[in-house]
Amino acid sequence: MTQSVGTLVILGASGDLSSRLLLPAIGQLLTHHPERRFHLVGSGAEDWSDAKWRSVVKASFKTVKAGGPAVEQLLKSTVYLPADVTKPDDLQTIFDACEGAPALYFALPPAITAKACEALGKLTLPAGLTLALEKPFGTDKRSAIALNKRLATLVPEDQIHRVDHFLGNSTVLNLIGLRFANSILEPVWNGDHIQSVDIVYDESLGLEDRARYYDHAGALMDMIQSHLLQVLAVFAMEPPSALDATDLRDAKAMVLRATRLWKDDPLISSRRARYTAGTIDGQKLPAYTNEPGVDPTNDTETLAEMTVQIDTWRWAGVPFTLRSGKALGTRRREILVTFKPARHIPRGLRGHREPTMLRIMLAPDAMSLELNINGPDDPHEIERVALSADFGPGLLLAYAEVLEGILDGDPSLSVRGDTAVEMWRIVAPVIAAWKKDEVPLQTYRAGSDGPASWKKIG
Ligand SMILES: NC(=O)C1=CN([C@@H]2O[C@H](COP(=O)(O)OP(=O)(O)OC[C@H]3O[C@@H](n4cnc5c(N)ncnc54)[C@H](OP(=O)(O)O)[C@@H]3O)[C@@H](O)[C@H]2O)C=CC1
Ligand SMILES: O=C1O[C@H](COP(=O)(O)O)[C@@H](O)[C@H](O)[C@H]1O
Repeated sequence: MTQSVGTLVILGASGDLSSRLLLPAIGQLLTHHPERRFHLVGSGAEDWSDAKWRSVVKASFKTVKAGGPAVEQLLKSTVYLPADVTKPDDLQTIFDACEGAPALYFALPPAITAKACEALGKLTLPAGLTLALEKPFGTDKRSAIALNKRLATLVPEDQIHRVDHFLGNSTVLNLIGLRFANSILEPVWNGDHIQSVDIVYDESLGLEDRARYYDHAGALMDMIQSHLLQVLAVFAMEPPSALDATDLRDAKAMVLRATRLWKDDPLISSRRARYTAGTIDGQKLPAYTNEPGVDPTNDTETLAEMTVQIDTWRWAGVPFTLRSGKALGTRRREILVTFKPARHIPRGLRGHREPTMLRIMLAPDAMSLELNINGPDDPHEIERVALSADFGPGLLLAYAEVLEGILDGDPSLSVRGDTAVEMWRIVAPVIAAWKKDEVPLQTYRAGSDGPASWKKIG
């Protein structure tokens, strides 16, 4: 550990991300690494006192049973500064309160983050400043390019962390280990052997009071444009030589540059839907359009699906389908690899003929390889078995892993500027077609598995 940050500042400290994910991650990190010391400053539009802020931090720490000397010290010293982060003077007040090199964590809606970066351009910035920006990075390709340009005038690229907490999940390392620490997988990890890949992140959670952000994002921008494309990049990348920021991010960038919409046709390669009222785990959920803060005329989708192709020797012809949605009956988070069917099954064998399937489950990570084998009774009858393994929960929460990278100045797990732009390029034709209503916005009952007419994945 070579911590380069002296003060971590959360901008948007009164928001959901801060209390539900960032603060627990800080608590967990300090509990596991009591030798770490840094100051924490919370800042938000709300006019909170230090006491109120400390009670929020304490409550968040409690959710992960955080404790120990580093936690106690941080709880005693942390302060809250009310600020409008779009105003340079307010940002200067925040810098004045920092000790050592500061890291600004933008837990803000993307439009406010962009304005705050403009405001930073009007200040003389402190030495060693780190900037950590939440997804979505910008709101489209053009704004992502503009934001990259602005950031480049503020600090060097390796002091910019474009956060994607799916890269903080041990998932990335688990995927890399599975692929490259076994000699049997890599030879079949290509279009000669793989028929299709599906990356599915179906959640049972509904809107959870996040209309302010989500009603302008929807499932495509919230999950597919960022998290699932990053998972795709790690799944499909060429073998990196080392796990450092350059090799890892170069390999991911190459995949994303080669990725485009399947047959360049949003009408056949994308689908969208929105939930109506229903019941999940015995709890009634209102229709999305009746959730507080939702504007039904925004036509926000809560379930999105997009199929892409990767134009490389390894992956040409293999459809990759990315799907994510909210308020679904079955919580399903997995990469499903469907292998090509066996070329010839000897006559005389009966029963299962489904292709071999590898399921890589995400957070908590696990895997299951579904194979056809001869049944225990009649050896002519082929049966289906699954060989399963757990990767374990991982030592740290995804956000704690993300924060470690930020505090130690290691951008390996953060999204590089060029790939942030590529991800917008990939989804742009879908967004354009949806805006023009060329792809119908369908409905599904909350608690169901999506519109009945959609073909089931796997
Ligand atoms: N929540 C989540 O589960 C996740 C969120 N994210 C990302 O995190 C970001 C924030 O999301 P979330 O926390 O849910 O959103 P919230 O709406 O809950 O919080 C946004 C925060 O920004 C503050 N804010 C808004 N405008 C200003 C301003 N001009 N000056 C200072 N503070 C301001 C708000 O203060 P106030 O309340 O006073 O207006 C609030 O604290 C988004 O980019 C989202 O994509 C990423 C992963 C998960
Ligand atoms: O970034 C986001 O991710 C969560 C899903 O991630 P998880 O780690 O909490 O499972 C999603 O619910 C949220 O809408 C999105 O903004």
